[in-house]
Amino acid sequence: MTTRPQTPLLDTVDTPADLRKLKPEQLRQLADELRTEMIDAVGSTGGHLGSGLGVVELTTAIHYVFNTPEDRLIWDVGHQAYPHKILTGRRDRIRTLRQAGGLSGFTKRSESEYDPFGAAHSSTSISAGLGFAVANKLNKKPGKAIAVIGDGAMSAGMAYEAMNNAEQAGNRLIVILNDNDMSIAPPVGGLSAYLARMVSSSEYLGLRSLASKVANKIGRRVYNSLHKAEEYTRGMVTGGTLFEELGFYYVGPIDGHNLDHLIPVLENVRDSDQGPVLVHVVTTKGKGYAPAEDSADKYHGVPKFDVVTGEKAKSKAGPPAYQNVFGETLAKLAETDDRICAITAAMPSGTGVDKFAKAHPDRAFDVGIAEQHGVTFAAGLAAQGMRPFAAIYSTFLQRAYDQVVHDVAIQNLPVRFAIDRAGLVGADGATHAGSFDVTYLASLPNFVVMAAADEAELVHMTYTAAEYDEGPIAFRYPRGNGVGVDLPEIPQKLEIGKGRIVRGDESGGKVAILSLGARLEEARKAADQLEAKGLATTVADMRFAKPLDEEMIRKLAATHDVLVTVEEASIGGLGAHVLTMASDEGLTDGGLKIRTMRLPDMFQDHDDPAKQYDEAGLNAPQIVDRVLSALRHNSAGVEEARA
Ligand SMILES: Cc1ncc(C[n+]2csc(CCOP(=O)(O)OP(=O)(O)O)c2C)c(N)n1
Ligand SMILES: CC(=O)[C@@H](O)[C@H](O)COP(=O)(O)O
Ligand SMILES: [Mg+2]
Repeated sequence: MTTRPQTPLLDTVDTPADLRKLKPEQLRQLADELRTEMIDAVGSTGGHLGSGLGVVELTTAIHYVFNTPEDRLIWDVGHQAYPHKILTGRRDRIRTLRQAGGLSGFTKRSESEYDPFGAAHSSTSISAGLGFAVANKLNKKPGKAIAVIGDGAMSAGMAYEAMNNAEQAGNRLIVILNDNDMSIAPPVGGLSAYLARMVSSSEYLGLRSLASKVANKIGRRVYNSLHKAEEYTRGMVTGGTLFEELGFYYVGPIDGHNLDHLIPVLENVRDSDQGPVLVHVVTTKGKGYAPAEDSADKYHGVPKFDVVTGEKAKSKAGPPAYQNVFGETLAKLAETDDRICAITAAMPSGTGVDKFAKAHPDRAFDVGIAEQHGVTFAAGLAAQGMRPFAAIYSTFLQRAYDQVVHDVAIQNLPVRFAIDRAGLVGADGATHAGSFDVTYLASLPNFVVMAAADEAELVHMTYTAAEYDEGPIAFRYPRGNGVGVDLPEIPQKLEIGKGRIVRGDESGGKVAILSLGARLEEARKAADQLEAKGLATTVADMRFAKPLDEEMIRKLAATHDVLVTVEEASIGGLGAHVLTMASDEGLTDGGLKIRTMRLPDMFQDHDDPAKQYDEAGLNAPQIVDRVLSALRHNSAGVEEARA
C-alpha cells in the first residue's frame, strides 16, 4: 500500500484565503509540502510534471501576494497549473487529473473561479490578461491581471502582439516571464539566447544601481521597499531591455525558487502605481525532484511513475509510434533527395522531426512555438525549389490557418503538411483534439488531403508527398502506435485521388463502408459483424479526402444499398464531400442511402481514446448500428416491417 506524503501545513490550506493567513516564514514549508503532494499525485496519474514543479514557489508567492480570484491569474498553456489547482480548492480531486470525469490537465474556466481563462495552446496569456485589465479599467473595477508565461511560449508572435499593445493597461497588467531555459525541448532562437544573456551573472546589475533606477521609474514607495528587500534580492536589471522598448517596466531576473526574493518583489510590483510591469523570474524545470531535474526533458510530460525511483511506467512493447515512422521514413527519403527539409514548431520529439534532425541536422528546423512562421517559412523554402515538410500537430496547425490559405494554397506552393495527432488524443482533451484539419484543408482549392489508415500507409503517404510538386499536400495520422502491419521496404507512390478496396469488391454488396484514416480497423470489424448478419459488406480505404475517388464512389453507389462514410474528423470532412458529390450527381435519386459518421458537434473531454471514440460513436458496434438503422434492420439483421 502506498502512503500519501505528510503535509500538515498544506492540510490547513484549501484556498488562497487560507494561504494568506500564514506567516511569511511558513511559506517555505508550505511550498515543500505542495511540491511533495504534486509529485505524489502525478506519480499516480501521469501528466505534465516538470513545468509545475518549477513554479511551486511562484504559485505560492502569487496567491500569497495577490488577491486572487479578484486579481486574475492567467497561466500560459496551463500545463504548469497543478500546484495552482491544489491551492485553489481542487486538492481533493488532484488525483483525478486527466482521468475520465476528473480535473483537466490545463486551466479551464468551467472548473474554478480561480481559472479566469482557459488555455492549452500557448502564448495567449498576455492578450487575455490585457483584456481583463482593460475591462476593469473601463468598468472602474479593482483587480489586476497577472499573466505567467514561459520562455518557450514567449517565442510566439502573439506574445509580442500583446506586449505591443499593453501600455494601455497601466499598472493593471503584470506579466511574469517564467524563464526555465526549456520549452519541451531546449528552447531555440535569438530570443532564447537573449534571455540567457540577461540571466547570465555578468549582466546583473548590483541591487543599489537597480534601486536607484527603479526609484526613478516606478516611484519612491517602491524604491523604499526595494531597499528593504535588498538583502533578499539576488540582482535585478532595469533599462534597455527589449521589454522596456515595448513599454514594460522590467524587473529581474530574480530567483524564482527563493520566496524571500519573490514575495517582496511581487509586493512592490503589486503596489506600484505604474505599469505594465514584466517580472523576469528564473526557475528550473523539474525543480526539487531529482529524476526530473536530471532528465533531458525535465519530465515535461510523463506517464505514471514510481515516486521513489522516478521510474516511468513502461508502455507495452508494440508497433512503432506513428511519429517515429514518419520521422524515420523522411530521414531515409532525404538520403537520396537533398531538397527534403523538415520543420517543427517546438515539438521535435512529438513529431518525429528529432529522428530526421539526427540524420540531416542542416535540413531540420525547430522554429520554436511559431506555427505561423513555420508554415510561411516552409512556403518560402518551397518557392525556392525545396521540398519542405511542415510537421505540425493538427490542433496547433489551426493557429497558422491564414498562412496555410494565403501563403501556401493561394500560391499553390508544394508545402507538405505532416499532420500528427489527427483525431482524438485522450488525456489532453478538447484543446488538443485533432478534429478539424480535414474540414479546414479539404475546403481549400489546390490542396491534396490524405489520411493514413495504418503505419504502412503513412510510409506510402510520406513518399507520395515528397514526390508531389504540383501544390500543397497534407497527410494526417493519429497519436500513438500503429496497428502492427509490416512496414514496406519500398514505399509506394500513391495515385493522387485514388482509394483502395480492402474488403469485398466494387461489383456488389449490400453495404459499403468508406473509411478515411485510422478508423479503418473499426470499419473492418464492423464489416465482420455485418457479414455475420448476412449483409455483404465492402470496405474502402479512401486514402484521399481531396481529391475524392469519384469513380470508386460512383461504382460503390451503383452496386450497394447503403454507403457509410467513417472518419475521425469533424463535420465538413469526407462525409460532407461525398454527400456533396452524391447530390451534385444525383447518386441518391434512385434510393441509395448515404450515412456519414464523424466526430460529434461538441468538444469532447479528456478520457481514454477508445472511450472517446465510443462517445463519438465511431467504434465498430456503432457503425453496425448505423448500417442496420439505415436498412431498417433490427439488431439481428432482419428487416423490420415498415409502418
Ligand atoms: C501553439 C502551441 N504550440 C505548441 C504547443 C506545445 N507545447 C506545450 S508546452 C510547450 C513548451 C512550453 O515551454 P514554456 O512556455 O517555456 O513552458 P515550460 O514547459 O518550460 O514551463 C509546447 C511547445 C502548445 N501548447 N501550443
Ligand atoms: C502541453 C502540450 O501542449 C504538450 O505537452 C502536449 O500535451 C503534448 O502532447 P503529446 O503527448 O501528444 O505529444
Ligand atoms: Mg520554459
